[in-house]
This record gives sequence, C-alpha cells and structure tokens, in this order.
Amino acid sequence: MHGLGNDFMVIDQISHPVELSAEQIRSLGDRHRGVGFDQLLIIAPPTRPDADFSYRIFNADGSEVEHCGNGARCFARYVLMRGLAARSPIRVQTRNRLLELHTDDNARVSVDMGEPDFAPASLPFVADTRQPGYQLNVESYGTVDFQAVSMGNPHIVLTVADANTAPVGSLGPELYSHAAFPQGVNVGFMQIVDRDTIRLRVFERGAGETEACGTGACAAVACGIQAGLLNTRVRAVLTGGDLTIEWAGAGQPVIMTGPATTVFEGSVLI
Ligand SMILES: N[C@H](CCC[C@H](N)C(=O)O)C(=O)O
Repeated sequence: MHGLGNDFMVIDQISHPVELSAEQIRSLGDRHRGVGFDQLLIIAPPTRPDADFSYRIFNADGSEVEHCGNGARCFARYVLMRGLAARSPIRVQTRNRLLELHTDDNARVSVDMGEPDFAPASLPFVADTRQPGYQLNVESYGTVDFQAVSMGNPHIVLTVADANTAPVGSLGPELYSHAAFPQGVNVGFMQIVDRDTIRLRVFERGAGETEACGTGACAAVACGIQAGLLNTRVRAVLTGGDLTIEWAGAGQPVIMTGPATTVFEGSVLI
C-alpha cells in the first residue's frame, strides 16, 4: 500500500501470527532483493481496552518507531476492506499514542494524530548550551536554525525559500544522525507558499527522503502555526501529492486527511 508514494508492506498479524527480526525486515524492505518499502506496518490485537487494534511500525532499516501518519491511513483502509473492522471511526494504539481514524466514501482517511509536543525532551533534543535557541553547528553547513516537535516520533523543521532546491540529500543525513538527537530525527524542509499552503520534503529517520511523510506534514504545519506564519487549515504539497492538515492550536490534536491506496497483495517466503 502507499500514502502519496510513501510505500508500505502491511502484515495482518491477527490472521498470520509472525515475528520478524530486524534483519528479516531489512531484507523484506530491500527494493531489489525483497518486496521493497519505506516502512513495514504490522496489524495486531490491542493491548489496551480503549483500542480496537494495535499497530507497529518499522522503518526500512529495521528500526521500530512510534508513529507513521501515511501508514495510519493505509491501516484504516486495510482493516475496513478486509472486514477486520465493521465501522469508522477505528481506534488504534501505537507505541505511545491512541489514534482515531475516520474514513469517508471516496477512499480518503482523516486521522486524529494527537497533540504536537514542542518540548525538546520529547524528541529528545540535547541542546548545545553554547547555541542559543534551536541552532546547531553542522560541519559542512555552519549554523542551522530549526524548530523541533514530536508527533509521537521526532521531527525538526527547517524553513527554506524553495523546497525544490533545498539540500535534502546532503543536510538531511547530517542532521538526522547528529549527536544532539540521541534517537535520531526526521528532517523536514518547509517552504511557506502562503498562509494556507506549504511545500514540504522530508528526509526520514531510517528511510531517507520519501515521497511523502504524514507525521512530517503535521510537524511542519504545527511549527508554522506556532510561529504565527500559517492559518489553522493548510494544504501540504509533498512530492507524492497533497495532504490537508488542521490544527486549532495548543491543547488540540492535529488532524491529517489524505488518500490511502492498495497496490497489490501477495505472499512471501520468510
Ligand atoms: N521515519 C519515521 C516513521 C515513518 C513516518 C512517515 N512515513 C509518516 O508518514 O509519518 C520515523 O522514524 O519516525
């Protein structure tokens, strides 16, 4: 499945109990020798009474992570198409959040992504006391300014003049693996087109640049609204297509709406 070109392998662990090692996940994610994906999504029974399902997310490098926005939309379509869920909304738990997923008739899914957390410790971001605010010295780039926010998974957002020419492939990896982020970080490059529109590219932790990043779009819009630069309903234009992101401000959840597409299904020998 994919959400705007951010592609996933989805395993229904309820019907097919399977445990995979990080090495097996990496080999399944290999685009030449395996199935190939940005993330693997595993659907499992819930472990808390207020959830209908739980949902585990693994990056292509085998690392397990806390959240995946595009994956949540694909998850909702999958469980409804397979009759695993009878109705919308669907409540699904990730490692650290409870999401509520709503589907409409034209294959679009709205996800309550929970509240953004701007506290540095939520990433975690270990601030360099010599650097005021959110700045880092990066070897080949000098001082880099950014905003930091957790959507359950860690994001930093750089505001750039033109997303098309932003140094995603060079600066992204340097920031993603910077010592200031002990658990790594997703790096968003946001161009503010107007108060209702951004262009965004994301170098994702554990996957590299993807065609779209749902939590990244939520993180970027929340940072833009927090900085007073965006209205409360924004069109996020990503390489793979558009998401609608809404955030009414502190104490409110971010709502993400977009498509979810099934490409094929099959079986794989592990
Ligand atoms: N690479 C992310 C997980 C996938 C997020 C992205 N695919 C989305 O749609 O939110 C991380 O390591 O936190």
